[in-house]
Amino acid sequence: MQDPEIKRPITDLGMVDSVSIDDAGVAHVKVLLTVAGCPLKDTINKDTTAALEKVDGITGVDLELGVMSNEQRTAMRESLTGGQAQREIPFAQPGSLTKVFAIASGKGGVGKSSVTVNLAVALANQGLKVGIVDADIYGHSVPAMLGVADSRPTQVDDLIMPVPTASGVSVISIGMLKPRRDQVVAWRGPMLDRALVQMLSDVYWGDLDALLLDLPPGTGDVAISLGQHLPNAEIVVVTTPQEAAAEVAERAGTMAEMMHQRVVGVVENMSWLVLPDGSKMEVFGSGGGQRVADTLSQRFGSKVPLLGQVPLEQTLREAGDAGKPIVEADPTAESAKVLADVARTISGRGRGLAGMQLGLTPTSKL
Ligand SMILES: Nc1ncnc2c1ncn2[C@@H]1O[C@H](COP(=O)(O)OP(=O)(O)OP(=O)(O)O)[C@@H](O)[C@H]1O
Repeated sequence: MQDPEIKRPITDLGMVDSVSIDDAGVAHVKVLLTVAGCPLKDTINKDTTAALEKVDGITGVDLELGVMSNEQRTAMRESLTGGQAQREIPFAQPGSLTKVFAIASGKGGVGKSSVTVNLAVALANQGLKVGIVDADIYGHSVPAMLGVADSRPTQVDDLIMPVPTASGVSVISIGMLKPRRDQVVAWRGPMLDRALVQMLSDVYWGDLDALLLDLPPGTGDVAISLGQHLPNAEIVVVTTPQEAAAEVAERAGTMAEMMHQRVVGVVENMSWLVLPDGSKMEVFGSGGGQRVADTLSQRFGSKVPLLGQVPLEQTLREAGDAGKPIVEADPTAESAKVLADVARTISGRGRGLAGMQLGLTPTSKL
């Protein structure tokens, strides 16, 4: 049985304080929570009881929940971080196996957060361990789209646990780092940089296969920080058919150059609306995504593919509002199929590799 936040067996974490089985076959177990008022107390209770009930010969479960002492908590924290004061960003280490994707857009409201959560859940559905860092200082809509709008992360000493979601991905949002939720914070350069580093290095992510970052629209301080801290990130650009291609490509390209990162491809969102008679209405015009991809390809001298075109669908919006992304709520929806395909392409598990960039592409290092 794993801890829902740390995703390691509770026995490894020193959370099982005592176990005894009496003559009647009843298991008496004391489990220590990392912090009092642990938000996942009920899950731990339920999962532990269920795990014990499956054991042959166990006739009943008597579970007591306690709380770790300061010493026990520190010991657990040290075992998780290998005893180091955790200041390094694990994803920036040379041997890191985590693929990092930064989801960027030229302006707000184009569906960047929707694309981020759906790609993350689609990657998790492929069996990958996935985390999301919501660094969108203007929106932070990611937690709501994953049904954890009201969650605050559990903290074990100075180690922050990412918030687990029903969709299987873990999330940390810049909004969760504010002392009070209703507080308005004007995030500026150094503070923003500190928040980003905190979300990357003070959060116990464990071994992730993929980390997605929802960036604020446009270029700016977060992009600069990201370039310094995560030089191996790959950029996915989200645009609509309507946006001025040159402008989006200019911004995304400049950002990629600033960050020494490559653009893995373009996702066009809100491409069309399917009318009841089956015809497509191109509400926001057409061709924007392809134009951005072409402009970026020219700029970098290597192919930046259009990864997919996501139609406008009422169910996508409703699923986001309900906290269950469309790839999970209705995998048969056209938008869900396109987003699942994009996820396969960027993870390298695509059906075909046509249009995918493999290996290195030139960036500003040229
Ligand atoms: N393909 C789509 N079909 C229907 N609704 C969509 C689609 N894409 C996004 N939306 C809706 O549009 C709104 C804006 O989307 P979203 O929050 O993902 O954009 P964003 O670019 O992250 O915006 P911001 O950066 O301003 O938060 C949301 O209500 C979302 O549900």
